[in-house]
Amino acid sequence: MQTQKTTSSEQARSSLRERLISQRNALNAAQQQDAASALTRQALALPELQQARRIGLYHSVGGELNTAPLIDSLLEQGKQLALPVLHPFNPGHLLMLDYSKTTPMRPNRFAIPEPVLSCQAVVPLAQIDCLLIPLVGFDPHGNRLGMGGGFYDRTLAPWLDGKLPGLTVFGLAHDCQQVEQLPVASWDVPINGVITPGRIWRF
Ligand SMILES: Nc1nc2c(c(=O)[nH]1)N(C=O)[C@@H](CNc1ccc(C(=O)N[C@@H](CCC(=O)O)C(=O)O)cc1)CN2
Ligand SMILES: Nc1ncnc2c1ncn2[C@@H]1O[C@H](COP(=O)(O)OP(=O)(O)OP(=O)(O)O)[C@@H](O)[C@H]1O
Repeated sequence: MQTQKTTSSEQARSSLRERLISQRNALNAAQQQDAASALTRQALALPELQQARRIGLYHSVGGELNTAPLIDSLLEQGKQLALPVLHPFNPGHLLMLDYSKTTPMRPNRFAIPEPVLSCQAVVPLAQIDCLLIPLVGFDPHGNRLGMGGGFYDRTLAPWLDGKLPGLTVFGLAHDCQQVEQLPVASWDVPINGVITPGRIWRF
């Protein structure tokens, strides 16, 4: 019974993931550019980001909302940034690394550019004030659907356990990535909000 329930929920998540990825891949270059500008405006107006000293972000790929203009603006404001790398020893987890315009980058196994690993550059999550994360889908209850690797769920498990009280987590997404209700899994980490080009959602 349990297995059947899990399987149907996994199938629902996987077909929803496919639909939402095609939807964002269908946005044309002009729509993507407008979305990135609007998202940057929304994000820069967010008090949590204005007050943050250190911000965790990610390098976007494919149809994801382009984070490059936001990264540039935050660096210009003098914010300290950190980007994720796939954890070298802890499979399925992410490590955050200090990032500046001169940080050497290389593609990981998903072809996503990440900072070249260096121990001195590791930034513990406890030192990050606001973490902005990618998502494929979200609902108005704060549930998030990712690419299916469970990377952010695993990395943020200590946050869910209350071990990182100073951290605020927002997703970044196109407006078309919002759905009424996501099928929720036990390990899913609900986030504080989502920034889209059109609005800021708080949960
Ligand atoms: N920009 C970005 N960085 C990120 C994530 C993300 O979603 N976006 N991740 C979030 O956790 C992690 C990487 N997670 C990933 C998990 C699975 C696949 C994957 O299966 N890719 C398929 C293509 C999927 C498709 O486009 O249909 C592949 O490589 O074949 C990619 C990334 C860490 N960094
Ligand atoms: N805290 C955790 N501990 C162990 N396994 C986990 C944890 N969180 C997620 N997983 C595993 O990761 C797999 C993928 O999870 P899920 O489909 O929720 O990923 P996602 O949220 O879409 O991806 P991501 O967080 O990488 O964007 C699941 O099979 C699940 O068992």
